Amino acid sequence: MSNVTTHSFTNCGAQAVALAERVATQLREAIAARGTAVIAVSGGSTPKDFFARLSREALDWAKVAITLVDERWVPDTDERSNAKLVETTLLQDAARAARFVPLYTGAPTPEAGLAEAGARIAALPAPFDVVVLGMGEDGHTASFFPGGDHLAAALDPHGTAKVLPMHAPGAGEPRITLTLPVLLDTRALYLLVSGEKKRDLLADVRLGLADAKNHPVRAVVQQDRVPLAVYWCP
Ligand SMILES: O=C1O[C@H](COP(=O)(O)O)[C@@H](O)[C@H](O)[C@H]1O
Repeated sequence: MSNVTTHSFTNCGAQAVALAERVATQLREAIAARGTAVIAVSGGSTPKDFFARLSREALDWAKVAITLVDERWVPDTDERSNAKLVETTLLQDAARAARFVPLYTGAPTPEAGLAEAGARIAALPAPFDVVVLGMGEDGHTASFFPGGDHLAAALDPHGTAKVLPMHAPGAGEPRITLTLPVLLDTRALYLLVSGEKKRDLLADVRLGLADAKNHPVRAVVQQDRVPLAVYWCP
């Protein structure tokens, strides 16, 4: 039986609304059950509308911790910073009261910042309540890049590292990423994607036509640890 469900939308605004409503419900349920909620989100360009919608959801944001599934190792003033994206689109409106846990530490390299970033993630309650991943057209998700220098370790389902550095030809800048076991240790897992190229790539991955080394997103699609809900729009 497939572990993946796909929700397709005719426009990306509807996708953002539907996912924001779903995630907000799960955050409310987490707060009701445990007093706090933890969500890890991706960066890049795709989640902007979703973040804007989610930021306006009525819930007790002061009880929510938000972190990133991966980060480009640049200061949060840099246009490429995933933290900057979260700060300017998600940590707004009602969600301004949430606690943001960044991965970038200000250290000169991800290797130098690894212990601090790992400690920040280890201090969060586990399992996470919600993880929202994205995907690049090259098949990367989080910072699991094809050709990445720590890809095998990051995808190791039995690995014990919470975070790892990543350098890869297609990555642009050095990265830090939550590892696969951390990302799959969640009550709800989403993959937010848009465009026909990504839809077709995901179809190949689901059919087993793409391998995890060249299309690392396969590691979250072909796993049986947690159901994956794909939200797609054109
Ligand atoms: O570099 C990154 O890219 C992916 C996909 O980004 P998009 O611009 O194609 O939406 C993103 O999921 C990841 O968090 C980010 O660091």
